Formats: sequence, structure tokens, C-alpha cells
Amino acid sequence: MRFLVIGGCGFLGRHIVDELLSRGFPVNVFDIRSTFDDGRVKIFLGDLCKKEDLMPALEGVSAVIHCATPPPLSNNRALFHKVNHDGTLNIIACCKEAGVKRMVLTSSASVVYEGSDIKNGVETMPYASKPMDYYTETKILQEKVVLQANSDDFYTVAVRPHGIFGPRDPHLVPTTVRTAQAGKMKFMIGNGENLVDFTFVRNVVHGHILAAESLGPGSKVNGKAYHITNDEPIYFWTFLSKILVGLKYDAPKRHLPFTFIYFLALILNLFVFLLKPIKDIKPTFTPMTVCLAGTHHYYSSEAAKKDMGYRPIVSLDDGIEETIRSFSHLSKK
Ligand SMILES: NC(=O)c1ccc[n+]([C@@H]2O[C@H](COP(=O)([O-])OP(=O)(O)OC[C@H]3O[C@@H](n4cnc5c(N)ncnc54)[C@H](O)[C@@H]3O)[C@@H](O)[C@H]2O)c1
Ligand SMILES: CC(C)=CCC[C@@H](C)[C@H]1CC[C@H]2C3=C(CC[C@]12C)[C@@]1(C)CC[C@H](O)[C@@](C)(C(=O)O)[C@@H]1CC3
Repeated sequence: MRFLVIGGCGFLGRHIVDELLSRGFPVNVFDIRSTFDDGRVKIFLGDLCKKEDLMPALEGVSAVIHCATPPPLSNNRALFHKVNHDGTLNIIACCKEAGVKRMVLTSSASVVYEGSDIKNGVETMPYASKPMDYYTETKILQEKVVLQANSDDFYTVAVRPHGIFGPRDPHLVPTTVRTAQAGKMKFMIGNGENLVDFTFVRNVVHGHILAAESLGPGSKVNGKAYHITNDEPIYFWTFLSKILVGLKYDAPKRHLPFTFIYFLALILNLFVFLLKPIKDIKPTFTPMTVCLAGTHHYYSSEAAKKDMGYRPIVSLDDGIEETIRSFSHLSKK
């Protein structure tokens, strides 16, 4: 079974490519940029929104893993809609024309998150009626169109990871370090006792490949969404502190009231919106990131265990240790 990994030059995508190769699968990659060179992989460069770019990469492909997105913290509404919604519709149309049989979408557990506590959330929870940012708004649209596309000759499934971390992560660890270096990590938001899922990248990869292998005629996974987590919810600020201390930065010790910081983030968000025509500001503390830092948000992966035999293959502590080692270049000097 030849795979095409759309977004295969990104953080998760590259780990998926590496694992598929190690399991002996032939792999194509499609991405708008190239970040690596491997003789075993054909990298097709192009825009997933363009049929003429995508079709050549689908030749001889049986399964597509779509893990491309604009950067989740980029706040670019038009780009999110173009790539995550319109682009995904293009991928579906191209897959059907090329005779691809299986599609795995990398969705996000946050498609049901509206800023309030979620404890052991299940996949049957309704989509957020008021998504907290444009990224999540378009991840909902994306998951809907992929699952609706499921049919007797084109099987689709959505994998919903949460808080992916690991070597080559460009979002979580680098942003945490930058925030610490800017002196903005001296305080925890809230009481520090909000449990969340952080999922080591190789567990997410494992979940994707299991999902791809489980798709097929009469399969119970066809047309469904599945949480893939480490199954080890951890206090948000304990996780961040482990990363920070591991990289020789001080862990936050004092607390700021969640409601107060959330209110400040709302005001900042308004200023960002008003100033947008003049200057594109990308604050780290948005209503979404503040809620992620101050509320419970962990999800049950029981459905994935039952329907596809998923189990995390790397523990949280081992994943944190490997991540810290891989980011030693970001350690405090
Ligand atoms: N990082 C997380 O914590 C997390 C958690 C849950 C779900 N996800 C999902 O996982 C997937 C991968 O996320 P990531 O963290 O690896 O992101 P990433 O930014 O590292 O990778 C995304 C890739 O998509 C490519 N891309 C963007 N626009 C494109 C276009 N128009 N045409 C072709 N390629 C394009 C980028 O070049 C990049 O290589 C995304 O779908 C994201 O929504 C991420
Ligand atoms: C309080 C601060 C600024 C801490 C620094 C760490 C910050 C950067 C870091 C802590 C939590 C983490 C995070 C994401 C980006 C980085 C960020 C916010 C995103 C949004 C990526 C996209 C995924 O789809 C989604 C939604 C998911 O997995 O559901 C996650 C949710 C968890």
C-alpha cells in the first residue's frame, strides 16, 4: 500500500513518513515546502488547494494521510479557510478521481472545545458551536467534509490528537522557550491543577497508521473520529515546568487568577482585531491559549483502543525526556 502524506514536511508529517518507511511502506510526500531529503521518498512540491499540483502525487497511491495546515497559532482566517476547508475538498475530489481508497485526516481534539472544562471527553460530544479561534473553526469544517465523504469506495477516518509534542515540534516547545526568554513564564495562569492531555508524537503516528490499516469494506472505523492521546492526563503547568526545567529555565511558581488573565486576553484580542489593517500582531496569550492553560481538557481514547487496538507506545515521561534531549539547543545558556 503506497501512502501519500500531505503535509509530510511538517512536524507530525515527517514523523509519519519516517515510521511508514521503517515499516516498509512506499511513501510519497506532498507539501508546499521541502524540509528534508530522503532517497526513499518522492517529494512533490505544490499547493494542496491546486488540483494540477496534487494529481501527480496521487499516482499509484492507495492511502492518503492529510496532516497539512497553516500554523495553528497564525490566526490567518482567510488562509485557514482556503487550506483547511477548500483545500481539503480539493484533496477529496482529487483522491476520488485518482482512485485512492483510504483517507486519514489529522483532525484535533479541540473541535469540541469552547474554553470550558472537558474531562475525559468522548468523540460523540458536539462540535464547538462557538470555536475559540479561526484554526479550530476550520478544523471543524475540515473534519465534517472528510467524514461526510466516506462511502463504499472511499473510506475516511479522522484522528483527533491533543497537544502533540516531541522532537522537531515547531509550536509547543519553541513558543514555551520564547515566552520564558521574554520573562513571561514567571506566573502560572490559574491554580495549576487543570488536567490536560499532551501526546507524544510517536503515539500520534502509531494511531494514524492503525487508522489507515483499519479502514476498509465494512470496517467499524469508516466515517468516524477517534481521539489519540497518551492516556496520561497531566497538570498543564507541571508538563510545561518539566520542559522548562529540563531546558534549564525556571519553572513558574506564582499564580495569576485565570478569570483576570482571560479578561486581559479578550481586551488584547480586540486591539489585535482593530489594529489588523495597520499591523498584524500575533500575541502568544490569546483567549484560546489562556483557556488551554487554565482549564481541564483531556479526552478518552477508549474508542480507538476498542475499534483499532490502539495503545500508547511511548510513556509521557519517556516522551518528555526524549523531547528535552532533542531541544538541548534551546537550553538556557
Ligand atoms: N501540533 C499539535 O499539537 C497538533 C495537535 C492536534 C492536531 N494537530 C494537527 O496535526 C497536523 C500537523 O500539525 P503540525 O503540528 O505537524 O503542523 P506543521 O505546521 O508542522 O505542519 C503542517 C505542514 O503543512 C504544510 N502545508 C501548509 N499549507 C499547505 C498547502 N497549502 N499545501 C501543502 N502543504 C501545506 C506546511 O508546509 C507544513 O509542512 C495538522 O493538521 C494539525 O491541525 C496538531
Ligand atoms: C500559556 C502559554 C503561552 C504556554 C506556552 C505553550 C503553548 C504555546 C502551547 C501549550 C498548549 C499548546 C497547544 C497548541 C499549540 C501550542 C500550545 C498553545 C494547539 C493549539 C496546537 C493545535 C492543536 O490542534 C491543538 C488545538 C490541540 O491539540 O487540540 C493544540 C492545543 C494545545
